[in-house]
Amino acid sequence: MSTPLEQAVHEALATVIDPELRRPITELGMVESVQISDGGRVRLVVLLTIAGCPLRGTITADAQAALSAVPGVTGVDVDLKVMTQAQRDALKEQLRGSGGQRGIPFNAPGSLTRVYAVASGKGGVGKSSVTVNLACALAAQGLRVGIVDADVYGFSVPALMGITRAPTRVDDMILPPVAYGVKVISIGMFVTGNQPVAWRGPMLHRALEQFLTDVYFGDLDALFLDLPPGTGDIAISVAQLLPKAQILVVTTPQAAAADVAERAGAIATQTGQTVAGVVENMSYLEMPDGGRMELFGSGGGAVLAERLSATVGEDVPLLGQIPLEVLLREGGDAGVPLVLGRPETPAALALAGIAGKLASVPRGLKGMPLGLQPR
Ligand SMILES: Nc1ncnc2c1ncn2[C@@H]1O[C@H](COP(=O)(O)OP(=O)(O)OP(=O)(O)O)[C@@H](O)[C@H]1O
Repeated sequence: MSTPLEQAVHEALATVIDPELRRPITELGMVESVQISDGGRVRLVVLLTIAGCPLRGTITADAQAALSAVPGVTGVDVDLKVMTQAQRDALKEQLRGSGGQRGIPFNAPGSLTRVYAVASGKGGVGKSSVTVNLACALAAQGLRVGIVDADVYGFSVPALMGITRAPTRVDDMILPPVAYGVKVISIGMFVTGNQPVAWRGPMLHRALEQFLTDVYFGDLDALFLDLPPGTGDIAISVAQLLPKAQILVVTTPQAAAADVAERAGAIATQTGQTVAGVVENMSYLEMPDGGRMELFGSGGGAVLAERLSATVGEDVPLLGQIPLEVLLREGGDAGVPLVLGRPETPAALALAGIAGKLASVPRGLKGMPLGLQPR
């Protein structure tokens, strides 16, 4: 029988969340022991997944704070140790599921994660900015969200999310850094400095496959893949590796941009994927007098949605139009996405509206086997 104090201490510990795995440390086998002295001093031994875990300071501080708040606790000592190989193996099995079978979890028959491959025809239309803002808007609503920055030649997601930390490796399992509640993995985290990546098709395919297999995302509601512009190797790889991924096409209102973007969306007809919708970015600039200056013309998003609907034979909606906004660019430079930093701006409201439309679709059963057996 545990005393009320012991019970309160255990309840407090269950609120300490591992920053990378996003689960209580008590569920992850990370609490080796808890001792409470007669005077109410708590001695906690935490097992880290790896030596030199970059988040040991956060875990220690969070445990200190949670335990210190328990009435009757007079002091807290946190000791850190490292898991043995057997403990690590048990943790990996717990996270990945038993059976040791490795694969892309988002393709598992029971996976309800909605996967969005964010594509554009041309570069620089705001695909990465849209990706991070949509992901953060959904995470702010309480959804579990991940981003794979698959834009191998122009990876920019870590900077847009203010992430400078490398992922943690637990043997062959990669734990993605988390920013604003979003788990992020990028090719940019595996190259040193600002070196250009000059990989060819098969290597890109392998890198993406490894991201999707080895990175532990846990159960996500939504996964965004920020694709390189165009209809290149990665788009084909995504279709092969994640056949359930829906394509989200970002374009500007310019007719020429919409033409190129149509090719990025129309790839769905060859790969059997669906197109979730079109996002028009840089739609207009709001002038001080309240007027709108259409810097890049108008109507490109609507035309593209219409044409894609005809091409893929399914209704492809125009999900929203995002105005030009200096603060969006500044937020990107500062690593604070606009929807979080300046949610009241028209561009942030447009992005939040698009996220709301994505969130309102029930967790995807589309493409899932129904599990029907012939009688
Ligand atoms: N609505 C907007 N208002 C103002 N600036 C924007 C807007 N959308 C994007 N930008 C800016 O435009 C530039 C390009 O955006 P971003 O990097 O998101 O595009 P991209 O399509 O992902 O580019 P690429 O795929 O070529 O890397 C960035 O400097 C970004 O801050």
